[in-house]
Order: sequence, then C-alpha cells, then structure tokens
Amino acid sequence: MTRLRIATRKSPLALWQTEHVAARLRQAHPGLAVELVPLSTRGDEILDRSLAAIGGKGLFLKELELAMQRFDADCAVHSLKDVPMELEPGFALGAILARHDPADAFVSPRFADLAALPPGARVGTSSLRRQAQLRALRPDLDLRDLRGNVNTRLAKLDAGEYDAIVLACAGLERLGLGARVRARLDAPDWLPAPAQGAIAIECRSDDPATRALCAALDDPATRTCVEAERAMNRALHGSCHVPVAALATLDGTRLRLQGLVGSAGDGRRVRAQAEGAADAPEALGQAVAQALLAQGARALLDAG
Ligand SMILES: NCc1[nH]cc(CCC(=O)O)c1CC(=O)O
Repeated sequence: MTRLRIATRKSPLALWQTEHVAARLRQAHPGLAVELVPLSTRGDEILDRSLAAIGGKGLFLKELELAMQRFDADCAVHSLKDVPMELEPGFALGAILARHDPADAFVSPRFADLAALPPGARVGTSSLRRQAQLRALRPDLDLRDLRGNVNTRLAKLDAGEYDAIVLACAGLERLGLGARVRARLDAPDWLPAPAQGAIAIECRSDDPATRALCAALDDPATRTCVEAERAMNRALHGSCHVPVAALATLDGTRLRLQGLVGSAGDGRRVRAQAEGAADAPEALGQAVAQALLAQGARALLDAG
C-alpha cells in the first residue's frame, strides 16, 4: 500500500489529532502518501439537543465508518472517549496512541480553582460525568449546559455566560491552549472519562494492510489502561452518555483502576478501586464495575 486516506471530523481538535496521526504515519512509513478526508458528522451538526436525545456519541463515528465502507477512506481517527464501548461489526481499533494527560481541567478567567468559586457560581458542562462530580464536591453551584467544540466553549466562557467550565487537559494542550488550564482536576478526588486523552485509529477489520500500517503507532501500555477503563464502563451499562468515570495507571506489571459512578441530579456517588495484573485489563474493569454495583451504582445510573 502506498496511499492511506484518513477520515476525520472537521473540528479544530479533530483536525489537529488527525494531522498528528498523519505525521506519525509518514514518519513510521517513509514513502507512504497520507491524505486527510474531512467529513461532517451528525454529532457536529446538531448542537441544540442533548447527545443522548439524538442517539449518543456514536453519531460522531457514523459518517466516518460509512466512508470506510464505501472505500472513500482507509481508516478514521477518533478521541477514544467518544467511541462507543462496542464498535460496529466489521471495524477494529488498529492503533491506540500513547496517552499523555488523561485529566480534566478547571478553566476560568477569574477563579483559580473549584474551591475559589463563590456560592452559586455558574459552571458550564453538558457532561453528566462532570456534572455529577461537580455536584458531589460543590452542591451549591449553578450547573448549566454547554456544548460545541472546545473553541466554542471557551468563547462562551469568555463572553461571560459562565464563571468556569471543565474541559479535558489533552484537548486544550493539543490546540495550544494549555495556558487556559487554571487547575487540574486530579484523582482520587476527580476522575476523567474512560479513555480520555487517548487517540485511536479505527480500521475495517478485514483490511490487514491498513491495520499493519497503523500498528506502528500503537502504545501497548495505553491500550492496557484504556481496555480496563472501557471494560468497566461496558460492564456497567453499554452506552457512553452516563455519569461514569475511570482512570487506570500502569506501574510495571501492576495495573490499578479507579472507578466512579455519580448522579448528576443530587451529587451522590460511589467509588471503587482495585489492582490486577497488566495482562488482564478486562477482568480488572469487570471487578471494579462489580464493586461499584455492590455499592448501589445501578440506582445512580438509572437516575441519570
Ligand atoms: N467530548 C468532546 C471531546 N472529546 C475528546 C475531547 C478531549 C480530548 C481527549 O479526551 O482525547 C473532548 C473535549 C473535552 O472533553 O474537553
């Protein structure tokens, strides 16, 4: 294969991530002609309704998968946290790139961190996971919906619609906006979305040539961690628009997984953590999910 076409969404973050993957592929395979195929997705176009109402985060993938099925593209680049726990039949993750920063960020022009917000401050996020954790730590806050790409969300913050917002550190850093991070929201007090910060390349399962090219970019340590996080999420429900947070860390051959299920409504949350062998991330994810369920996670998930 001498040419590789990569489908991508058109948001600035998606384009950055796909350009990054393209550059890494050219570096790994000198002589390979790598091209971008930018596409609009329903998830990008529909901004006035919640993602859950319009069919979940899979909407960001659909058009990219159709392009691969039409052979208009060979692979697609995604933020792995936006990828449903079960891939569509016929697709596989050809590579998961090394993750540098899985954490969420507190972003505010006026306030240094969550504790510095005055009572009743307006905080923007449409993520149930972020709302649930904000409710648990600061029940007084006025949580308001906020959708759109990273740049749109920052513009709404700067226009004064919110006192603070929560975004992923990874997205801000990739867009050259790392200076906007006022405080990191770190474990164990705050956990990110399963697979947050990890970039994945999706390929057709029956395309070994593309899969072989992509495999050069795979980072086994990151794959191990995100497999544990996604296995936990999968064992809890099967969708990806729920107040579930997870973070796995790998220390040599020991894998540690922290998990949380919260309620965006009233701030209740349950937490669990466990350690296991690095070669069994699925089992660890399932064990932490069982520990969360034993503490009543099901009632929180059903309440939304
Ligand atoms: N939900 C949108 C989304 N998908 C991935 C990222 C950030 C990059 C990443 O997690 O790899 C973001 C923005 C955000 O949550 O701030």
